[in-house]
Amino acid sequence: MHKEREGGTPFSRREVLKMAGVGGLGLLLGSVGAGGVLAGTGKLGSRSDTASADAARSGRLPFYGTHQAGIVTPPQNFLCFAAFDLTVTRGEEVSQLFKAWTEASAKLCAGETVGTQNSQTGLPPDDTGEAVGLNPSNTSITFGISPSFFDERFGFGPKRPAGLVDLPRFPGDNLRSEWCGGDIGVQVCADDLQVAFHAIRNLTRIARGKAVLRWTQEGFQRTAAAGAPGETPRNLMGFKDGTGNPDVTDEKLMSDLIWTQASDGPAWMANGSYMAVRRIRLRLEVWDRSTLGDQEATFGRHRDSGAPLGLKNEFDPLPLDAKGADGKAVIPMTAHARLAHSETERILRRSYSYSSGLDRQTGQLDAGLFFVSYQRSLEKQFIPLQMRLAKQDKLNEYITHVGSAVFACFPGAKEGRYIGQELFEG
Ligand SMILES: C=CC1=C(C)c2cc3[nH]c(cc4nc(cc5[nH]c(cc1n2)c(C)c5CCC(=O)O)C(CCC(=O)O)=C4C)c(C)c3C=C
Ligand SMILES: [Fe+2]
Repeated sequence: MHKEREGGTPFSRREVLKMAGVGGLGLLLGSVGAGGVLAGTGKLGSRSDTASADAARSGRLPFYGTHQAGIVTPPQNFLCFAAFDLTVTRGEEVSQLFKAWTEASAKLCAGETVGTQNSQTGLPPDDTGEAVGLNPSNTSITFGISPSFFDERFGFGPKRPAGLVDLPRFPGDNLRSEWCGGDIGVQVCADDLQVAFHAIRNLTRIARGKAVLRWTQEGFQRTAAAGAPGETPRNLMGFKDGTGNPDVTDEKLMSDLIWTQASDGPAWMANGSYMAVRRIRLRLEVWDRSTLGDQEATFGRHRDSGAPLGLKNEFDPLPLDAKGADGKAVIPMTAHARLAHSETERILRRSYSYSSGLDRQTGQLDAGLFFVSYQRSLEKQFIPLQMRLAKQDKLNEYITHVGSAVFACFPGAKEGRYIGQELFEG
């Protein structure tokens, strides 16, 4: 069997299937195993085509770059988030973990299987196999480390960024320890849930003996298959969510609002970003009994169009000074959009809906918003913004914050280097 094209380009998964004379994934796995077909190609484990046209079609995002993917990347359909606790005692073991994770993540984002040991029948395969035959699905993997990462265990304390602060307690917080904290946060997003799950599962396996899962959360938004491509997705309250986000194609704006700058310090965080995550439970049963008028007053926007109250178009600026015939503000003073709107505290939201079955105690849905935001500064952006919302927002009648974590997300890694190298070796 030919192993590679001249020039070293590996054969595509489709070509390999043709050469193997099998037509389906079941056959491929059942008769020879993916590793068996690909063994000896020198590119063992290519899950899908590598030619650039195919890469574009199959949705492959580069893992390496100045910034980590998954921040200004257009949101994919699914999220698998995992918070890990480290179980090692030496800093060197932590850097080894990030080396291994970087190597695996580059493969996962390229749609390849992880590891090298996938074809020996006498050994457990390195890759768990459920993404064999699936394309990269625009997978992005974003790594961050939390304040606890810098405690006394590894000696990283002096390298802790001043900007990586613990969040204060916000009024109304009802945080549960099972959805809070963790030394390391890993955000995997992809246009396929099985592909995203596969990435988290394999990163977890690679971490064995070094880190354990503390909590996980899956999230979703409508898929391209459901239609409305390009439109702002709706949250589970039925409202378009994301309209007021800053323009991620505006590099100057992103440098001002999202990317940590060298001048912010420390040097290893330049081109990174701070991530805030909040698991926010929605009281959907109560919401569903409220009138459309009340719902729209809660957000300060129309439900169907997403336009500010009194206006027609989704992207019309919020008329914060407009008064109705009764002399009252058209956008109520307690409306979420009014209170969240700010020139100086702008953040980039990248949230997903979640549904985690039934709350057995209440018989109500455990569903809500897994809120994720990126910002250059937690202290200047997320914290004052959330403090204002927690105190005044009409939306608080319908939501409870039950989980919380913050992470300093590393800058991206150049090919040949690994995520966090500037911190570990700097
Ligand atoms: C601390 C920040 C924020 C939290 C927490 C938050 C929770 C939350 N938001 C919605 C739904 C909507 N939010 C909308 C706008 C909006 N929200 C925030 C911040 C937080 N939201 C900001 C910065 C903005 C943009 C304000 C602006 O400048 O216009 C909207 C309106 C549409 C939009 O702009 O996206 C909706 C809808 C829920 C359901 C929720 C918690 C469960
Ligand atoms: Fe919001």
